[in-house]
Amino acid sequence: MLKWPQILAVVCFAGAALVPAFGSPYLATVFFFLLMSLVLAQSWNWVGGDMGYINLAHGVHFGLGAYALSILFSHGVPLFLSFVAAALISAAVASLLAYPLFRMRGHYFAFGTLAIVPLAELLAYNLRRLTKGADGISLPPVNAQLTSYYIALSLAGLAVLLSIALSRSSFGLALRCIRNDEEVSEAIGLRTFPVKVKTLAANSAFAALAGATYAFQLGFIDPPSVFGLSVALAPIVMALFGGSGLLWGPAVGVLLLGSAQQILLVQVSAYQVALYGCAILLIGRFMPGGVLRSEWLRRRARWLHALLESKKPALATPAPEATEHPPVKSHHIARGSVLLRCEGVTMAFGGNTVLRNVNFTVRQGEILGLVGPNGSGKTTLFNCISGIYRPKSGQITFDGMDVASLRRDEAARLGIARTYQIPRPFADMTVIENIEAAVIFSGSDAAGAGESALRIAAYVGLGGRLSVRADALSTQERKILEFARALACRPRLLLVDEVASGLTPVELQRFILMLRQIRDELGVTIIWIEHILGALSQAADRVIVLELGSLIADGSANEVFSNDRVRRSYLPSAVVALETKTCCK
Ligand SMILES: Nc1ncnc2c1ncn2[C@@H]1O[C@H](COP(=O)(O)OP(=O)(O)OP(=O)(O)O)[C@@H](O)[C@H]1O
Repeated sequence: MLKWPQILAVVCFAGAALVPAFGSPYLATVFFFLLMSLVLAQSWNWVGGDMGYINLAHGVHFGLGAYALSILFSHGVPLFLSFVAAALISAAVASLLAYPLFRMRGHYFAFGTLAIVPLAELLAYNLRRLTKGADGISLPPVNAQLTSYYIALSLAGLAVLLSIALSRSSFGLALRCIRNDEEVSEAIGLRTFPVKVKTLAANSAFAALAGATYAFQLGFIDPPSVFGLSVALAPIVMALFGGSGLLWGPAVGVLLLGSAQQILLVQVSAYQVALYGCAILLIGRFMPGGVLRSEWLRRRARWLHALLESKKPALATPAPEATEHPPVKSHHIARGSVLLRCEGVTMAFGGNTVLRNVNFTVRQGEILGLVGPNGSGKTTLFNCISGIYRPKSGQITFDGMDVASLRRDEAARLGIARTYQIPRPFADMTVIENIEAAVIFSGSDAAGAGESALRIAAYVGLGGRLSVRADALSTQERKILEFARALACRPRLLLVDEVASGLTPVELQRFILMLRQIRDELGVTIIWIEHILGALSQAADRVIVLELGSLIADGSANEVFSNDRVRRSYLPSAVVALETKTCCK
């Protein structure tokens, strides 16, 4: 069923469609400007808002589209083909630029894209044979007002519809995972690079179509009119002003800022640039997430909450009953054969050698405890096994395959799943979305992802917290959510990094039971880093100990914890006594 923002959008578009027939030419010009801004802001939001990559080169594709159409159309290419070519050229350029650009993250990406803006303008001035330099290009005289208006209207409608579709699709979910944590997205099996390239190409194609429409309507373009800094920044400021990453944020920004800009443009055109500056300052100071996320406004206007939708509507399905058995399909596993082999693994950060010639094997269906003093290299070893770090030397083979030859997402899809010592759930996504993302991107059950995610949430005890955002969970709940997410990847090797600290004794027993069930019923091999040795002893078949990056013990819990070297380096006798008591209760 349509919600009021969607109904309002339909009414606005219907009203806009009537403007050329019933409104004044001035009103039609204002609406044309607003529609173009909406196309630019809405498409920018896919990369800048949904995916979290601040792309300052959006205006470059506007200019590229304007030039492509102008050159082609003035050389006699039919209008429709000129538009299609403009979009395709821009998407191709964006895909090529994606290779160097997506090697950068955060501010570096933003500055990398900003560098392209003056470069594009410079090229437009200097490729005179193609662009006619500073003289600009005049298009063949045609009456373009009405046609360009309806092209702009259609593009704006399409951009909004695509945004709605994106917010409900698994592709949109992928964008939000990338925005939250790209490394974790890959660790749950998402191949991020193609997603980023496709999104950048789509957003650039829309910017190019907007530029082409603008050129067609104006009939003349020159470098400053399509590559100027204000052209590049205006739609970005509008999206940020309304609320980037929100479905309706760009539209609200365009309405508020675009209208203000039109009024100021009539009064004094120089105020226009000042308006963007003030808007950026205001957003930064009072509403870092944009108007729609402003606490002050949300408290006073509850009806605004519907505009905050950035994802699937809240879950309507009730949580299923907690199940006794792990609700994940088991693998056909030959128990006892070697699943993981670490041979001479050495890892160094600069001059700091963190792992030194580590050798051990893990058999299918084994629960291996990994212990050692703080800083002994346990998490680093997990990072090497899950493909996050490449060891300096040595080899890690998983089921006979060299882990170093796999991308992170490939390692995840092969069955290596993990949790993080400091939990890294996708913070602005709900519990169920976090688990569902893992089910979908690991390919464990893409068809019934929602159902699987619900059952896994119930199994780990998060059935009552399905619609809660991960950043509103307690630390323990986040750890359990990470565990659920790892389980949702249908792992063959599960790397568990200190999940138990902070659990109550009852929760701890339940957790140990879950680990055993996952091993016994699904045949999953588990490596568990844990400082609560009593708990570890109950679950682990075997324990290995790291000290300053070297493996110093390997054997049953009893053998290892009574080993003199282990006791001296890791286990002060008081702790041993305490832990042994807990373990044997
Ligand atoms: N990315 C990195 N860059 C530089 N040094 C690092 C990096 N990651 C880990 N280290 C260093 O490697 C060493 C081992 O860290 P690691 O986190 O693997 O230890 P750990 O045994 O897991 O410790 P803890 O029990 O406290 O979690 C530490 O000295 C740490 O500072």
